[in-house]
Amino acid sequence: MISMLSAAGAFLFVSQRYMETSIESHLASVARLHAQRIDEFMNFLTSELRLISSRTPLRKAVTDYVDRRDNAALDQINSILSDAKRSVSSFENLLLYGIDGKLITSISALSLESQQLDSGMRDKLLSNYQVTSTIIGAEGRRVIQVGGPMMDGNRAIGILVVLTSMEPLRAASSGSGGWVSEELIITEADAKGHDKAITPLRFAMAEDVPPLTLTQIKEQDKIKSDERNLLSGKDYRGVAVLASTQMLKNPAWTIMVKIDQDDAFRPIRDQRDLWLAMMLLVLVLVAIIGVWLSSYFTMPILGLAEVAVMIASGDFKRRMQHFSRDELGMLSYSVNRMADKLVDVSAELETQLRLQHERADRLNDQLIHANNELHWLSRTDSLTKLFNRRTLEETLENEWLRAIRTGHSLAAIMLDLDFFKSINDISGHASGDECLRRVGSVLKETVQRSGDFVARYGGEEFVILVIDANIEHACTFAERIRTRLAEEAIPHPSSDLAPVVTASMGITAMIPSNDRSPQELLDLADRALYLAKARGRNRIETVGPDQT
Ligand SMILES: Nc1nc2c(ncn2[C@@H]2O[C@H](COP(=O)(O)OP(=O)(O)OP(=O)(O)O)[C@@H](O)[C@H]2O)c(=O)[nH]1
Repeated sequence: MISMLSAAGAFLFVSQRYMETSIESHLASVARLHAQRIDEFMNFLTSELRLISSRTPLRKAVTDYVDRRDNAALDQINSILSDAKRSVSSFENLLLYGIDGKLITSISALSLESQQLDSGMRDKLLSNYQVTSTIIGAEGRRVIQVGGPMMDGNRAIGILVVLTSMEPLRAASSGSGGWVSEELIITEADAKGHDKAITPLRFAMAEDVPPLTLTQIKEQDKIKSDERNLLSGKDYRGVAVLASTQMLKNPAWTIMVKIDQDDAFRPIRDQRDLWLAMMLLVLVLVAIIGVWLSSYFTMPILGLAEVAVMIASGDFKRRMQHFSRDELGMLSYSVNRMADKLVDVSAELETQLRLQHERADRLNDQLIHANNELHWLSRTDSLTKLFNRRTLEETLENEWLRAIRTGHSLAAIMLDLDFFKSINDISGHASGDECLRRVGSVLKETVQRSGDFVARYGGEEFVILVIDANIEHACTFAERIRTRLAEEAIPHPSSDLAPVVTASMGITAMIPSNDRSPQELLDLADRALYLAKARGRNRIETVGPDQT
């Protein structure tokens, strides 16, 4: 857009410069044409005068009159000159002067000033044909004066002068270049060398307006072009004008054609105004098209992009609001459909995801449960549901360390059923299992009440850890177990001791220290159990740490 305006502006500038130059050249041509016409007119007058003065009868009559003052010759002169005046319509008067500058004869009535040529003019006219302007009559009318010598051989016999009206020049001064303000001004140097207008000024408002002189114009304005003799400045009205001048040699006149600058450059101004109006129109059209494009294309595309970005970022609620009946409208509709579909798919995925999560949670719970189960199974004995030997060893290790820290005593009861093998042998293995389960229940119940720990150590062998207890406390605890076992009265058909299941128990206790090991506690309990078995079973034996 900017480059288009720049190109148009450059074109306007070049075009305006071209028009300006054309106008100036046209003005110079008009000035040249005027100068040519005036020059031709002057040549015509001069050649007519030459023709008249070269006539033999006139020359003979003038010679006769000059030499003898012959009145008949004077009559003949008047007759010839009258004929000559009639032959050229623009001739106003024909005058014959003697070589001394005194008037010999005149065809028309004269004012007093024309009776005698001044010596300067006389000398000029004797030497060659001269064209000047002069003022005649009481009313001070300006006329063209063409004069030259009459020769008889090499002898000058007189000066023949013709006066012609300025009318042909006035006619020529009307506009011929086509400008309303066009004015032709002819100037001639006066006696002081100043250029004075010799044609009436076309726009002078009053007769006493001083005629504009070319010298004045040259002084106040700068010359624009030497070739076309162009001047610009203000004329006698104070109006800015553009002028072109041409110099004539004979007469020594300056032909100046001037036009008002306002008039001269009107086409340029009109073109510039038209260009500005067109540019304004183009700008308005571009703005309208821009707004139209923006509202019909850019805005919907930006809206589409925004909705697409929102959808891409996971916000499926945004929709296109405006639809046009074109490809963009179809695209907007499709984007909305796509968003609707995405909402459905998203909801479906969310449901499936939620179900998967729930399933995973359930599986996780089952896994945790199974792990707990496994952990429990790994720590317990499947038959009696008591802790197994590995758990006993871990618990003993922890309690041992804790007792080291607290300095409390730790006791262990090792319990073995008496003649258990015979239950298996006589009643069957299942009865043996049932016996073991019931013994386990008794032990668990007893230990749970005290907060101590019980585990199945081997086949029919059990270990009870009595926390913070010495041997006496452990014995009391063992007695309680023996009592509960007796109350349970688990049948034993083949025991040498009783009809019910009995147990032998070995007890030990010690204050744990870093120079002893937990295994020593179990070994001492085992030794006490061995003693109980050896001393008759169904009894409690103790072995202290100092009995090793
Ligand atoms: N039914 C059953 N029997 C078991 C289990 N574990 C070990 N036994 C049996 O327990 C019996 C242990 O017998 P022994 O070590 O000879 O001892 P006992 O018969 O109790 O004799 P004393 O201990 O000397 O009084 C063996 O016959 C084993 O087979 C079990 O889990 N179930």
